[in-house]
Amino acid sequence: MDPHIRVRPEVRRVADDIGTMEIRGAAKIADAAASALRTQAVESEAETPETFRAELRAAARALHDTRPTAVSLPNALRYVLHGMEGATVEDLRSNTVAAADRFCDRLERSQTDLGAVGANRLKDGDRIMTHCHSTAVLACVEAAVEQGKELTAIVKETRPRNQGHITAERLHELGVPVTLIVDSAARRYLNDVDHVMVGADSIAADGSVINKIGTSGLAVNARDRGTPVVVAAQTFKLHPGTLTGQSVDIEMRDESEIISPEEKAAIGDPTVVNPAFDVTPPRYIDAIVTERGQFPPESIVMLMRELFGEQTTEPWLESGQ
Ligand SMILES: O=P(O)(O)OC[C@H]1O[C@H](OP(=O)(O)O)[C@H](O)[C@@H]1O
Repeated sequence: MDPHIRVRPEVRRVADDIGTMEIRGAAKIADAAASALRTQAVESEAETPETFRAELRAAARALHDTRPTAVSLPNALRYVLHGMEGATVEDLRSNTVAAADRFCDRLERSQTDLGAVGANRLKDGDRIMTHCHSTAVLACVEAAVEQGKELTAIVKETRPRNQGHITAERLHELGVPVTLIVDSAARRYLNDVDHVMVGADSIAADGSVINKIGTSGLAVNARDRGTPVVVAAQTFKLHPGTLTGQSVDIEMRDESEIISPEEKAAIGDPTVVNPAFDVTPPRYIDAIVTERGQFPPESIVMLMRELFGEQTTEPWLESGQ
């Protein structure tokens, strides 16, 4: 790589934190990535527009290559890099900073707007079941609580990283009584809940939802029990590549999240696999709640065409870089 192209240490730190899941959750990852590009733009010592652009693309690539499934990450990078316009370094810098600020601002507003839509589905006295930790789901609950609705929640612990514990803590802070269950107890309690509410890491053009491993089994069981499944996700979870036939990569994480080397050796050294996400087909989903309103999953492709048009290029892969 050209020695003049310097990715700032803060960008590397954010990339590491996303890779190790210190920063996690699709919306938080998008926010952190856009903010890291902002830092790169502010701190860049590039002397030419070409070097500035190359640095921003290198920073975007470092951030992009951390986790493969949540499309919020490439969508955030794409948004900021499309704003990187100008003929001088100073113009490029200020336009990139403005684009990053716009993105983060939209992210925050979209979460609030989505929460207001999702809250309309929730009635006073309802009980929800959640899987993993989704800020979008919590935005719906928070808006409903602010409207004076009393809710209760059954929270799946969400092995292997137990992110359900974060959800339990946040719901407790919102004053929502929580019952924590192991993942395999979900079916037993589905008759007792009014809605299953989950987030999304990516949504494909056919309305499939890619979310934390275990979501698809939960949705199939919920359909069997007649419990509606609601996916809360801002539109930057829509995966533009799926419009042109790409599939979504499912991240495989380290086996150490499941078992220690000693435990593994003690049980005969089995092969261990640790997929972080699964795909829930649209027929198991009742509604996708976004900041633009609520959609049946099969109609999400119309929204995608409106938002993305035909463009699906990755700006950090532009020729010459
Ligand atoms: O954007 P919000 O709704 O916060 O989160 C969406 C999804 O991101 C998380 O992925 P991970 O924990 O980063 O693997 C979970 O799968 C969660 O449902």
